[in-house]
Amino acid sequence: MVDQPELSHKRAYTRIGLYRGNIVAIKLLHKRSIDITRNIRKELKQIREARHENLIPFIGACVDHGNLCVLTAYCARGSLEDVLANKDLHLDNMFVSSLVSDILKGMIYLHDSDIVSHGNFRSSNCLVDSRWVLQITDFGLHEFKAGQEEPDHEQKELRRQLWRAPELLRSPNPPPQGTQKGDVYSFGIVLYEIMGRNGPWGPVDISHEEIVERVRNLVDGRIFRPPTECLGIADYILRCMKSCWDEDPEQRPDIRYVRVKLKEMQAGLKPNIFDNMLAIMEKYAYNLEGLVQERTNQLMEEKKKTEALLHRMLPKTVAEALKRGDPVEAESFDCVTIYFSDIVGFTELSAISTPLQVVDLLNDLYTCCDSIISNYDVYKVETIGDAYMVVSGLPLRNGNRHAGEIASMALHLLKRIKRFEIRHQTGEQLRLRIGIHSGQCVAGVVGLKMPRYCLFGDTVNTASRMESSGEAFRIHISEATRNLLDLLGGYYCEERGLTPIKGKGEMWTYWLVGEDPACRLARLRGQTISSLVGNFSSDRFTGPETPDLLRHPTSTNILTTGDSTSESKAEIIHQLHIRAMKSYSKQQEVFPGLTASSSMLRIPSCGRNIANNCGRSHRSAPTITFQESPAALPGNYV
Ligand SMILES: Nc1nc2c(ncn2[C@@H]2O[C@H](COP(=O)(O)OP(=O)(O)OP(=O)(O)O)[C@@H](O)[C@H]2O)c(=O)[nH]1
Ligand SMILES: [Mg+2]
Repeated sequence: MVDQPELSHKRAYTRIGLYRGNIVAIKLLHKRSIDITRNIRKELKQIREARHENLIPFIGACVDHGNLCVLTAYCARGSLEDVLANKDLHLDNMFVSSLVSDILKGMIYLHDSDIVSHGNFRSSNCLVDSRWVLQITDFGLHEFKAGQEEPDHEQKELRRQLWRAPELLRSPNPPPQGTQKGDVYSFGIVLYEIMGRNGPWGPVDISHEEIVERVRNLVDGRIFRPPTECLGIADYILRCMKSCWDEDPEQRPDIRYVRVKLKEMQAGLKPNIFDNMLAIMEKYAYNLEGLVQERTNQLMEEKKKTEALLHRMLPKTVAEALKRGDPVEAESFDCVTIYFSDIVGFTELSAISTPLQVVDLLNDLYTCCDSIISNYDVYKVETIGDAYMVVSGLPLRNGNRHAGEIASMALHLLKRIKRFEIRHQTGEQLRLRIGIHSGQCVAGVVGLKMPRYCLFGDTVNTASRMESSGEAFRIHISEATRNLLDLLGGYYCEERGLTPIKGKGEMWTYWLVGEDPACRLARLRGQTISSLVGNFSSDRFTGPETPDLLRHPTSTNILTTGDSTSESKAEIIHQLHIRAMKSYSKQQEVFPGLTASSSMLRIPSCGRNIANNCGRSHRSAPTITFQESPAALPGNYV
């Protein structure tokens, strides 16, 4: 055995040593030698046989002359007295009930064993191990320990008496092993200590001598016990405590019955503190998993929001490239169609409105426009005040379809804007002026801090000029766009003639006046099928018959190409097709101020277009033109 006095001073609560590789507690006996009598042998046998998880394991005893000591297992957390005195330690109900239950289990075992009773039961003789299991110590070996010359014996003895039952205090020759009823009394005091965490006698402001004296000799026939008023504990615990320290030993319950009385403390708890702690940790780990999941979801939500914001600022393909850290180089596009719109008289309207009313108006307007453009294969480039700029054909190329997508969108927007309500000026109409042009353009991301996807080239200027030289409630388009619409079919244009365009001289321009929505639907359907079977060709036009138009492409047709761009194109067209089908079905109603006919419409100035375009389409589909009123149109309708 190796003595470890230094260690004992640093962190152990008692003298400790190493025995066969284990830390053991060493209790020195203050006497020089011992005769190993029959009784002592009997005591040693009893204590060696006393094995219970709530009794300290006896390791051995040293009987060498001048070196008498008892070795027991070492409990890392010190005694219950130390634990209770540590105010940093919060002992919740689970801990308290577990400690109490451990004491009772140990005591029951002891009372049932040959040792019979403890005789010196107190909080310093309840040790707590590293796993928070309480183990009772300093029982038995009374003859072995007898005759010691303890330093400060009187002081120590006085302190021991604070837990001692009155009948034992009064006895001139109390048995060194005490009595079972005496142990129950001591348990009552320890229970008080646990509940109050203020020593064995709580806030009693008198000396230990006086306490012991008052317990020993009743004053005016009244018994003296620790004050219980300020404990604030459950009634059943208080009743049990009081019965344990009853003046009459016979009235005290035996230790088994005490356990029954305190059973309620154990409700819902596992038999020992370690299991309880494991249960808590499991619960905690489970909660933690939930918490991690919740936080991950929040993170994903935030990520989605950030991505949505990025996708609102930049085209999806560009945003994805930027996210991957790929360079986004400026790209030239052979042909795209650009839309500009502006509100005629917006400056005057702003002048008679408050800034907040203007903000509300623009917000309403753009919310409305944004919801419409989502039905088309277009990208909103920017809004500057009341100006709105949209493009189709980039960053994902879509053949010639861009002209049709912008034209259909423009007609849709115009129709909707005519019904738009200005919140602060009811009855007033927004006078939207639209210009469209198609041609070559370069697109790229500019800026690092607030990157923006911008378009460059003459096509942008011309499109803007188309808008500025147009008229309110009309869609002014260039010849280039008109030619593309001719190719696609289903769009009705009126010639405006030679129009002076600032910075460009005179240009042939047209008014886009209407469309046959079924043509776009047919186009989308044709292209959906082409793209899904891997034959995506934007220039190809398939014109199925009317009954097929409302048929959804069956999933059995789907054979993707494996190329992600083609797949995303296919997806876009597929979605557009679905939306167009829905809107086609809805368009059986006649819009106010618009002319609708279920038969073929003929507008003299665009008769050529109709003949050209609808020849490839289905003639039974309703045709809708967007004109102020039939009266405004020359010619006959059939
Ligand atoms: N950590 C630890 N501390 C112990 C152990 N045994 C005793 N102690 C500590 O040593 C202190 C003194 O113990 P003891 O020498 O038994 O003295 P006591 O318990 O106050 O008084 P008596 O038992 O009546 O002699 C206890 O209060 C504990 O803090 C042990 O096994 N482990
Ligand atoms: Mg002790």
